[in-house]
Amino acid sequence: MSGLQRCCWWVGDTGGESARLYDGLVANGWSLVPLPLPLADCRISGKDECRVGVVTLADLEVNDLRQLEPLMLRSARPWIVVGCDADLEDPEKRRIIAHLSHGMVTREVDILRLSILLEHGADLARLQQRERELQQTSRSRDERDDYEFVGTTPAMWDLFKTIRKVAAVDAPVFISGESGTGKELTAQAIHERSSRSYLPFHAINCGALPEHLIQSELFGHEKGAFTGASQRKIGRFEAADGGTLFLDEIGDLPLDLQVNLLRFLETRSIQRVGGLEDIPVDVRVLAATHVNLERAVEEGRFREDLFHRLNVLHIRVPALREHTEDIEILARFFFERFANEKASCLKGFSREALTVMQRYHWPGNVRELINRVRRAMVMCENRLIQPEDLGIERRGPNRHQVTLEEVREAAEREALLAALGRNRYRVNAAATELGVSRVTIYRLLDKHGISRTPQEEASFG
Ligand SMILES: Nc1ncnc2c1ncn2[C@@H]1O[C@H](COP(=O)(O)OP(=O)(O)OP(=O)(O)O)[C@@H](O)[C@H]1O
Repeated sequence: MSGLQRCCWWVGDTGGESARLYDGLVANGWSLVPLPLPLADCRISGKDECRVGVVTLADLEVNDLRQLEPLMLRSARPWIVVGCDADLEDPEKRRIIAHLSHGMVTREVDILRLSILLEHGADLARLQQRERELQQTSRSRDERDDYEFVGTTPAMWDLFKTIRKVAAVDAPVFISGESGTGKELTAQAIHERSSRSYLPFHAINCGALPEHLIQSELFGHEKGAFTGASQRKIGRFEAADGGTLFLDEIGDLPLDLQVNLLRFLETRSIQRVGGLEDIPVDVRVLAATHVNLERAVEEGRFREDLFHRLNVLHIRVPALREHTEDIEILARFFFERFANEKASCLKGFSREALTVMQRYHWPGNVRELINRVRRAMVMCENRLIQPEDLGIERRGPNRHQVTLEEVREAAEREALLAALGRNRYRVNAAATELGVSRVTIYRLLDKHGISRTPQEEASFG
């Protein structure tokens, strides 16, 4: 085993009753890295050289014991616990031993045996690391396969380009776009391209959880914090330490939790529900919404200061009807993906089916396309999928009707271009003329794919 693999964190005393183990491991060729107590101030991450850790429970104060669980999770490495039978009587310690450790030994353990256990843990960590690297290599072979993103139009290439840019920095990103356009996929792609890629990516839908649960889900809780809190729970922030947290439907976050999120973005630390301790957490926040967050700010439902904190970098994911040339390639991609669910005689899409898909408005965007293709593959009784299999009305080329929404969109674009033209592209003046805020003008520029001035482009915000 190489020197690097014989590097091990040490949590506990290095002298006193622990000296025999500490000195014994050093004598066996282990390079021990003692982590300073109190553990609350200790910063480690999965990037560190140590592949394994040892903790002597008897040397820890209650406060350190509390910090042990997040530390072990954050390290993403196997830990050997030095304890005794009495530790198993304590629910806190029992949980650490049973759920988080690679094994427990007593202080009297034979050094050779402990060394073998550590080697075993280090081997496991090496295999896990290799697995993560292999996954990453295979993902980066083809840029499009990177995040299973499909798209060959300028709109999608712009999106891929922006993803690469924002992945290279560590600021929060705000992702907007209609439902089903690929906002979560975008967030995953940013994470996978970032330096945090081998640490966790956690996604949480702020609108899907009842108000009373979301705080504890995000920030965790202490034992006894409320009725039913029989154990301490680590929240998503702590679980994602070192990695990325994707907050979907951020507009649904209750106002009091918006304060907590703002506090995290300002201090980089959280407090568990029922806890008083500030716990430092290193997480990159990506947030998304399909609703108009500026309007929510105007109506007092979303804090303006939080909006600006989250909106440091902004990505708008285009609606499917804005890149209709991708519809066929997406449809074929999902046809192949669900190929094992189709009848063997089914060969693909009829020309008519492709035409109606091209003309359809796709209110549910790519998610709707996936569902319609999948349904059609089951329903189709011919060799080729027909419009009725997709559940889309068949229309002749001359009977394509323009929806009210399309008329509105076209009028909005025209008014925007006209106001910008009249005001020589000065955003403030155009905003005053149209009676909207500057932020709204920027949003509309994004929405309609209208270029900004070169300086504004560079700040991508
Ligand atoms: N360009 C794309 N290529 C391949 N798959 C895509 C693409 N865009 C979206 N998808 C797929 O469409 C589905 C919906 O995407 P996703 O969940 O990211 O959308 P969303 O915008 O986050 O939706 P919501 O607003 O409802 O949360 C997912 O299965 C995703 O993998």
